Amino acid sequence: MLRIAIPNKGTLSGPATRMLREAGYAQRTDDRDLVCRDEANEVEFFYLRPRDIATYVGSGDLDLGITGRDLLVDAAIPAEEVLDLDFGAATFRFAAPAGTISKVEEIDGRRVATAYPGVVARYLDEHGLTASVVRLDGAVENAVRLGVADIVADVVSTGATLRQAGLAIVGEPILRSSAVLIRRVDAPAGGHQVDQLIRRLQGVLVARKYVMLAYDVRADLLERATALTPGIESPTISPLHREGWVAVQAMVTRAEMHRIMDELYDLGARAILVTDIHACRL
Ligand SMILES: Nc1ncnc2c1ncn2[C@@H]1O[C@H](COP(=O)(O)OP(=O)(O)OP(=O)(O)O)[C@@H](O)[C@H]1O
Ligand SMILES: O=P(O)(O)OC[C@H]1O[C@H](OP(=O)(O)OP(=O)(O)O)[C@H](O)[C@@H]1O
Ligand SMILES: [Mg+2]
Repeated sequence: MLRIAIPNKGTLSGPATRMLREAGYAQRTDDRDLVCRDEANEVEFFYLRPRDIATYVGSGDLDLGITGRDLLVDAAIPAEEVLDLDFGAATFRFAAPAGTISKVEEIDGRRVATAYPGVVARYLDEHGLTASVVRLDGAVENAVRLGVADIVADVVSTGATLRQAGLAIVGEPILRSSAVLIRRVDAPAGGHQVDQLIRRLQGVLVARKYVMLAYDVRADLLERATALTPGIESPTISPLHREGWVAVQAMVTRAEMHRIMDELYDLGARAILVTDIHACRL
């Protein structure tokens, strides 16, 4: 059985479970369950704190895990990203009371409060800065007003928490994070179940990102139409009963579909239809 760590709570928990369900795996039905065996796929899921997931995978006790890139970096263990899962996006940033620290270089010699000391230490090291890192568990935005630190380094999503605490962002993001599938660096080739998991998750990513576009167009406009819809490999062209017309099918990104539909219509294409992709293996 393949053993995989999944976040049991927090921001990444729901989306991770949904993605695995979409990929055809059994998931727990009760939030308090800590283990779920998927006999059919020969996989066992362990529900753990996202911060601990890197530890279990890094030690080799679990084969794979889903956690945040920032938590993986913070753990500084021998595990690596296998796949970016495209959810749980956040930046990791420095922030200080407006009008105090405005440039990253000014951090030198100051006190930085964070729940991610490993991420901060790596950044300071890479930028030749020295600062004393105050490790907190959460609610780090309070640290400056309580006098524990001069600057904080924390996860920023909407920025609302920072604003409410009267803090302003300092410098560029230290890290751009999202949920990732991780694996031990020197893990032996995982065999069939690992390959299958990766392929299925890639299938979910593609199904979420792309739609299937179909339309009819005059054959003499086909080159111009397919330039708008090149597809991933190549568009499918089928003959139509109507003389001089063809039907085209191609995948396009969800983000671009309306622009492409408008341009196809202007070109003379008709019966332009979009359908969702529920699953795929490319
Ligand atoms: N708005 C957000 N707040 C916190 N973490 C977020 C957010 N968006 C994405 N993440 C990511 O989620 C991971 C942190 O998850 P974790 O479960 O430890 O904290 P949480 O979601 O804040 O839960 P809690 O603090 O309630 O325990 C990190 O990888 C972080 O980058
Ligand atoms: O930019 P925002 O959308 O405001 O989100 C970011 C905030 O959310 C998280 O805090 P959380 O509520 O999880 O509390 P915690 O600090 O105790 O973990 C994170 O640590 C930031 O403080
Ligand atoms: Mg939190």
